[in-house]
Amino acid sequence: MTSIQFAEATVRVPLPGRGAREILAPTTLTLTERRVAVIGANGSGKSTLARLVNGLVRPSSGRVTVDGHDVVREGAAVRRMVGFCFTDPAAQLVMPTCVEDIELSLRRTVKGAAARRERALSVLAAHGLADHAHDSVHSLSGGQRQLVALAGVLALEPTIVVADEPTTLLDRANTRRIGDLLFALDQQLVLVTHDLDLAARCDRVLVVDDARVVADGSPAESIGHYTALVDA
Ligand SMILES: Nc1ncnc2c1ncn2[C@@H]1O[C@H](COP(=O)(O)OP(=O)(O)OP(=O)(O)O)[C@@H](O)[C@H]1O
Repeated sequence: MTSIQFAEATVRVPLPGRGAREILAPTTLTLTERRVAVIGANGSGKSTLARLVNGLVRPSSGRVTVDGHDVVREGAAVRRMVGFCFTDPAAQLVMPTCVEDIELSLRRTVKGAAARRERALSVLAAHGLADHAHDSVHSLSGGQRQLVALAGVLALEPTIVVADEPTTLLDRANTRRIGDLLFALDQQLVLVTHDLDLAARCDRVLVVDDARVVADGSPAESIGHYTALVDA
C-alpha cells in the first residue's frame, strides 16, 4: 500500500479581526493500511484531515505527502493518485447526463471524443448503470447518483480513494451497496464516516475530536474510545 504521511500538519483558518482558529492541531501519522476509517463528531475536523490527503485543503504548517509526493508542491501528481468522493454527489456531478459526467472525469486521460464515449459507457455498464447513461443525474435516486460519482472517480484508476461520508445521505440499502463497492476495491481507502459498522470493517480507525486525532488503533479500540467520548 502507498504511504500517506502527515508530519506535524496543521490547518488554521483566519477569523476576521480575531486572528486564526486551528481546525486541525499538529498531526503526525503514517497511513499504510489498506483501509483507514476516520470517525468523530460533527465539526471535529474529519473532512479537514481527509482533504489534506489530496490537497483540497493545504497545511498551514507541517507537511502531507502521498508516496513521497508533497500535496502542495506536487499537487497534480498527488491528485492523479488520490481520487476524492464527496458526501453530496452534486459537488461532483455537473454535466447534463451521466455519460457526459464520466467523460468529464476522463478528459485528461482518454483522448478523442469517440474513445472517451466508449470508455465512459463501459464504466457505467460496469457499475450496472448502462440504462441510465443518457439520463440526467437529477433523475436518478440518491444511491444511483453516488454510484455515478464514485464511478467517475474510479474511472481514473486512482491508487487511493478518499471518501468523505459517502453514505451519509443514503438509505440503508444504498449504504450497503456503496459500502460493499468501497470495500471490494483493490485501492487503499481512507473513509470518513459516521457509520460505525463501516468503520468496523477497516484495518485502522482514527478518532478525531476537537481538531485532533485522539485515538488511533484497531476498530474495536477506536470505536470504544469514540462511544465513550459520546457517552461521557
Ligand atoms: N475554510 C474554513 N473556514 C473556516 N472554518 C472552517 C473551514 N473549513 C472547516 N472549518 C471549520 O472547521 C471545523 C472542522 O470542520 P470539518 O469539516 O473538518 O469537520 P467534520 O468533522 O468533517 O464535520 P462533519 O461530520 O459535520 O462533516 C468546523 O467547525 C468547520 O466549521
